[in-house]
Amino acid sequence: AKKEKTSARRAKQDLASCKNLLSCLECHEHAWPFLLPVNTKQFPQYKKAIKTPMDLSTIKRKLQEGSYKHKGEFASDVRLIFSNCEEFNEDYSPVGRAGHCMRQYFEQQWAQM
Ligand SMILES: Cn1cc(C(=O)NCCCNC(=O)c2ccc(F)cc2)ccc1=O
Repeated sequence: AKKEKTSARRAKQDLASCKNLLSCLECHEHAWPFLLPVNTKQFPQYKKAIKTPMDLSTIKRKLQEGSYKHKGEFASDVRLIFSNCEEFNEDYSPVGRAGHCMRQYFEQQWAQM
């Protein structure tokens, strides 16, 4: 019973850390391309090009719904945002540069979790 308690407590702490880190990502000045799903009416080719779209609002919903069983799954979805971004955008485009900047910020914060 003791072992389960510590792991349940750690799971709660991990969830709180993921929610906190997500808030930091959302209020980052270069988060604007990633706040909402890419608008496929504005970018019709996106649907064909990117098989698994991901964005910060979707991650927020998944956190709230308890969809992540381990904090590593949360990190995988965040990294999916940035790999999708690299696939669809030139490195030196505004969105491409925002993606590189946000990825670097995320990995720095993640390493300290
Ligand atoms: C990830 N990705 C994003 C875009 C993209 O252009 N995305 C939105 C631009 C328009 N949205 C805004 O400017 C905005 C959104 C929310 C907000 F709070 C403030 C500004 C294009 C290709 C791509 O791969």
